[in-house]
Amino acid sequence: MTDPEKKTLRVALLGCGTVGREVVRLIESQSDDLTARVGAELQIAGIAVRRGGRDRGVDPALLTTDAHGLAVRDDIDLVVEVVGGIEPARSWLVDALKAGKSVVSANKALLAEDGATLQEAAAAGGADLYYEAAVAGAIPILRPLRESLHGDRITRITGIVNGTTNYILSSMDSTGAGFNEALDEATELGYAEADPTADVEGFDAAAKAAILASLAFHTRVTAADVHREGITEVTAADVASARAMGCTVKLLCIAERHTDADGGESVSVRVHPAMLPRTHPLASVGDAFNAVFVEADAAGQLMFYGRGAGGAPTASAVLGDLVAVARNRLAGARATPESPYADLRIRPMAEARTRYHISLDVSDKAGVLAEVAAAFARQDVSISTVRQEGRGDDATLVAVTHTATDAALAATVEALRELPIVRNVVSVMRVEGGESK
Ligand SMILES: NC(=O)c1ccc[n+]([C@@H]2O[C@H](COP(=O)([O-])OP(=O)(O)OC[C@H]3O[C@@H](n4cnc5c(N)ncnc54)[C@H](O)[C@@H]3O)[C@@H](O)[C@H]2O)c1
Ligand SMILES: N[C@@H](CCO)C(=O)O
Ligand code: NA
Repeated sequence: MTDPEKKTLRVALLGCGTVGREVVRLIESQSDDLTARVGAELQIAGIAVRRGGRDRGVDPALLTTDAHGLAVRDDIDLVVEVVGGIEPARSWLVDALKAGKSVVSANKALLAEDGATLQEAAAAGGADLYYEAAVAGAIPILRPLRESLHGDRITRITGIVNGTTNYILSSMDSTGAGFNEALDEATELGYAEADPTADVEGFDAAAKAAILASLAFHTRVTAADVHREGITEVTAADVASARAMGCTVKLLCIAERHTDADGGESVSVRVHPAMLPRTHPLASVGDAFNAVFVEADAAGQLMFYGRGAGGAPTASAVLGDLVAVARNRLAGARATPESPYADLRIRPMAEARTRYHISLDVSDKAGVLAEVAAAFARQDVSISTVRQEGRGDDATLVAVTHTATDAALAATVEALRELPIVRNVVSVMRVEGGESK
């Protein structure tokens, strides 16, 4: 147990990359203010790195390649993990928490895959586990969900939670660039990772969606429960088509609470590109910015906006958590643990209700429209608007549906592909934010 008279709290920093370096800089440059705010000095007692020998601008005497040994060391009070990945980070943090050290982590992959194991270890050790940096970087969103909105009933969260993909889609929208061109641009500007797979395939956003849904709905959602589609198939034609109907394309994470036919409740969580009306508050979130739109029964609509990526913004969230766990430690207190008491069923994507935008290359002949409309009707999918672009061999038919189950919409698209008068299904994209479900 921490000595209540102790006026120094010793911090183990695991990882000294983009975020870790900024954590060190902020702790050192704001040392006096942090001491005043916490009521004790926050002292970095050790920094775990993968390989020694490189100049990281930190005191070399603090460096160690034994992250586990540092995390469980007797003199350590608080552990900050900014390495990432599932293992070995999970083992380090479980052992640190069980040993009573409070943990601050930015590791969304780990929290989304196996947050339950970390929570159990925190309970066993009587320690805190905070991870504001894991979702939407600098934007305070987890603490508002965990604390400020705890008296309300959240019904839906819609977010742009990946900076890299938002940069790519914003660039495709404003310059008409193709996906690969925009990705090259994002890489050049240092937004995309050397391997951007987790970003462009939606894994990063899906992990964040699972964390948001778990906190918002007091239930357990893991990354595997999230329906995920990335943005690699989004074409310049999709973006132009969205523009023509007053929309923009965004990679959205959508977590919703539903009432089932038997009166029970369930949640659906999905990440996919979608067309969003330009009048929607999330449509104006450009560049590499993030935003999270929360809808709650009593509060109504709330929007959280800011920088979701980058060393300094992410370190800001880490420091906020560090101050919180340090204060708890001094007070001999522990934050109220998360409780997944609601234990809600996860709705499969097939049951989700969405709208589709479908663009078809068709033969421009009498009766085409009737055949296409019949294919929608057979699946009980109602068309909201339909327009034809071009004539003769170049005719494109663009249909936007009303809300229907994803299964019915997918079956409609399959049926359209089979129609001899449909030469090609050019683009299929969900449309969000316009019509109540
Ligand atoms: N960079 C961002 O914008 C951002 C935003 C939010 C959350 N995060 C999360 O923060 C964490 C760190 O991200 P980053 O961008 O700083 O990554 P990074 O790759 O720049 O840094 C990670 C560091 O961990 C080190 N490391 C790897 N294995 C190690 C080991 N066994 N022992 C000690 N050190 C080891 C690496 O050498 C590297 O320096 C990740 O979980 C990431 O998802 C990053
Ligand atoms: N690669 C992530 C970093 C922040 O989690 C992004 O682009 O949003
Ligand atoms: Na955050």
